[in-house]
Amino acid sequence: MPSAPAPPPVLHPRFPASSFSCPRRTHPSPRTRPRRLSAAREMPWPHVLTVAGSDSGGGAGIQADIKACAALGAYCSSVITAVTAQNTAGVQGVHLVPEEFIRQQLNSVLSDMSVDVVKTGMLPSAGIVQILCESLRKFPVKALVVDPVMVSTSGDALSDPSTLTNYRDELFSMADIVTPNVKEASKLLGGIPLLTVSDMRDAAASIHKFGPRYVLVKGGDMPDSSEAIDIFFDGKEFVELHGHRIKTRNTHGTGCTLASSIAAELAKGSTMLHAVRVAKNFVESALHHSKDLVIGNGPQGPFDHLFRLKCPPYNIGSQQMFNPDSLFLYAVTDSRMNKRWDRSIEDAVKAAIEGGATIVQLREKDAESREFLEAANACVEICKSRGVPLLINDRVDIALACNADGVHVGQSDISAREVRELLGPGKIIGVSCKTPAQAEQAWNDGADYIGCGGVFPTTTKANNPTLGFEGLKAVCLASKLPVVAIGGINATNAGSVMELGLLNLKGVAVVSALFDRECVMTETRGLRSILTDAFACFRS
Ligand SMILES: Nc1ncnc2c1ncn2[C@@H]1O[C@H](COP(=O)(O)OP(=O)(O)OP(=O)(O)O)[C@@H](O)[C@H]1O
Ligand SMILES: Cc1ncc(CO)c(N)n1
Ligand SMILES: [Mg+2]
Repeated sequence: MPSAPAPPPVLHPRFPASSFSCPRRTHPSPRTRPRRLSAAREMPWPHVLTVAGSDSGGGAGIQADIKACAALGAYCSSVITAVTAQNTAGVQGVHLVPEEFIRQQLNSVLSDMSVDVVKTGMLPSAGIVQILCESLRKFPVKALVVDPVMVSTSGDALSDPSTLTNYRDELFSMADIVTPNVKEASKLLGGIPLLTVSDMRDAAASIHKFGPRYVLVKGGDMPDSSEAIDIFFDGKEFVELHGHRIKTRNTHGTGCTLASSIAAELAKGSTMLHAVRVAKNFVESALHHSKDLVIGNGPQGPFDHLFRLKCPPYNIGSQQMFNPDSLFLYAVTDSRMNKRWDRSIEDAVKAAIEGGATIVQLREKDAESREFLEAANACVEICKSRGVPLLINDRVDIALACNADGVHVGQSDISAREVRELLGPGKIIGVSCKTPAQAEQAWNDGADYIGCGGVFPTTTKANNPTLGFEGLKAVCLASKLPVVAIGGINATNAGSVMELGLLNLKGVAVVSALFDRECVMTETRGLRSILTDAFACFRS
């Protein structure tokens, strides 16, 4: 029997019938476009663009990316590179989207929307990698997460071997992090076997030479053990990330989920190591909560990215490490003020925490070292017992001696890069920045946050130029790191700073308005409530 003629394609009425494409319309970036709403009313939404393939089974690829971003509070747009016929048994077919149509999707999203982070998954041909690189040069974003998807855990090939060269030579040098699994790491390095954690370290170091800022070699597919170990490498130091290995068949899409969770955390303002830790923890928790689900009949099932909806409280898997939200109300002590009000550093710190300070910095410009260390030791205990991070201004020696949570440095102190070398990867490092260039340098040096100011005139620092809101905005928009505003901030003006609605502005740092006052606790409490109201107002 002759087959029936194919029905005409159903086109959107606006599109010309001869083509599936509509003429390209570009829009100015929302950052340069006049705002329709007042800044205080515009609700920021961290934005990840995933450039990846569709998994018909719904567990990996684009589908995993969108679910992971949604679960972690980021918006996810998607450029689809390929459509796979895939289920819990493996990959039955791959259909590539035409390269020019991928370029068109990239243009549509990147020319219109303010994308914070691009995450890549399946890039099945060398041409697609090239097109992506061109688009990223045209529309730079804050961070690029490259999951070099080549082989699925089921062992099926997901990209043409010819893409290897483009990955290594073009895309990796633009990437902030690349996240190969052990099979992919082996392929990238010419097929060397990776059998041990030590092999994974060597592979991370070799892949780092291709140009990414960070490398994460994932150990999900390593032979049986009670732990799932990933290796993080920043070019100098390795961090072994240990997680519980969940005994389950439902591990399809762990890699895609991990990379898009990293992207979501970066879009929210996290530092890289923090983002990776949160992402790994998220995957582990999702696997744990989904371990007995049954979807499909094959050997590898999907898991539930939205498990948190079913099991409040919603903070499962939260970690005790640097959380940019802790910058919300940053109390900075001042020795002269303590002397003026006849209070010890310890009493000042206790009162600030009692009033609601979320992080504390000891800034003792003219204290004797021994006396300072004694006070710092006491403050470490006070802060630890109350779950508030304690940083030391400038004095790396004191921070090391009292095992503080980190150090804050200014532009004329030793550089964040040197502080990182001395303190190691697990400590918090903040840098005072007045310009976008300094913010960029802080990111390159491996800092965790920047302090930006003086926003208003201040008496605490002599000869300190005032940036105003415009200066603060310029630095926030350029900064890849979370920002805390500082300089002359008090109960009268703190609300207006938060109401600027800048996405990575996480809080305010205050000296005089807390410590040059009779009752530190009352002042801190008052300021905390003002900040909470202002924050709620711009989020609503
Ligand atoms: N059974 C498990 N229990 C806990 N964590 C796991 C398990 N399997 C994988 N992981 C973690 O999931 C993340 C992704 O690693 P994996 O090596 O599975 O990536 P992948 O092979 O690229 O994933 P896929 O191809 O299935 O999307 C890593 O952090 C890894 O440690
Ligand atoms: C579409 C797609 N992307 C990535 C992976 C890797 O898990 C997969 N299995 N399918
Ligand atoms: Mg895997």
